[in-house]
Amino acid sequence: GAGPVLLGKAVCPLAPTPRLCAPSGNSQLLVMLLGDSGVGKTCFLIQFKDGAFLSGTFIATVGIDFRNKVVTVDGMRVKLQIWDTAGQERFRSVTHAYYRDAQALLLLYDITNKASFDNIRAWLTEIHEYAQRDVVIMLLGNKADMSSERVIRSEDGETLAREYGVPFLETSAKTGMNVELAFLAIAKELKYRAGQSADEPSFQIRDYVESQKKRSSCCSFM
Ligand SMILES: Nc1nc2c(ncn2[C@@H]2O[C@H](COP(=O)(O)OP(=O)(O)OP(=O)(O)O)[C@@H](O)[C@H]2O)c(=O)[nH]1
Repeated sequence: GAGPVLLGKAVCPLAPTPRLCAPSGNSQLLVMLLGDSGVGKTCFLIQFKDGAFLSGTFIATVGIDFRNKVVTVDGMRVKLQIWDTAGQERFRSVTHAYYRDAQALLLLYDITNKASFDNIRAWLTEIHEYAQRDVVIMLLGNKADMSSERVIRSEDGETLAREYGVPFLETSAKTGMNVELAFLAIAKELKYRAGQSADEPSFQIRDYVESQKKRSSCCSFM
């Protein structure tokens, strides 16, 4: 086995301020999780990394934390470094500093929390201000397992995502629904961008996500 394929830029996660490292062959894809406090970013990352869901007490993330995971994309190993940011307003200035190094951003809201959905536009404004122009963005409506408490319809998420031209998925950090797919789609998109060859059929992340996603089984009346 070949080691992970390196697509992104090398970053120094432990540097006092975020910055790029000297090229070292140690690069990886940097993905950030963004969204209001309590939408489930930490649980989403733990579900992806460990296949586990920590229910019960909610411990807000302080500042920023990260985990690595290697995924296989079309037979190629791709190393993801995933940054879990604090959703609370008072940590924003810390997390802004990291946006520019991210190749991809997963932007989460909670389908049972209208404010978290309404704030997505503000998040996208921040992203356009601080992130790289070509950053891959995906909108995720999390907690899709909580059907009886749903206040945001799937169509509302789809409409907003279409308006901004980003792919959309409903997910559950509890059941694992579409969690891996979100990361795989990002890895595929970045691999495609890094290694386009003339004869490779063009990869469309939105088509890929649409063809692979699982829908929450409930709520056809909504
Ligand atoms: N039912 C259900 N509960 C979830 C899901 N994801 C997260 N939760 C719960 O929602 C609460 C908040 O989850 P966190 O992952 O800590 O939220 P966060 O977005 O990381 O919050 P900050 O760190 O403050 O930004 C916890 O009590 C979780 O158990 C989900 O998909 N389904």
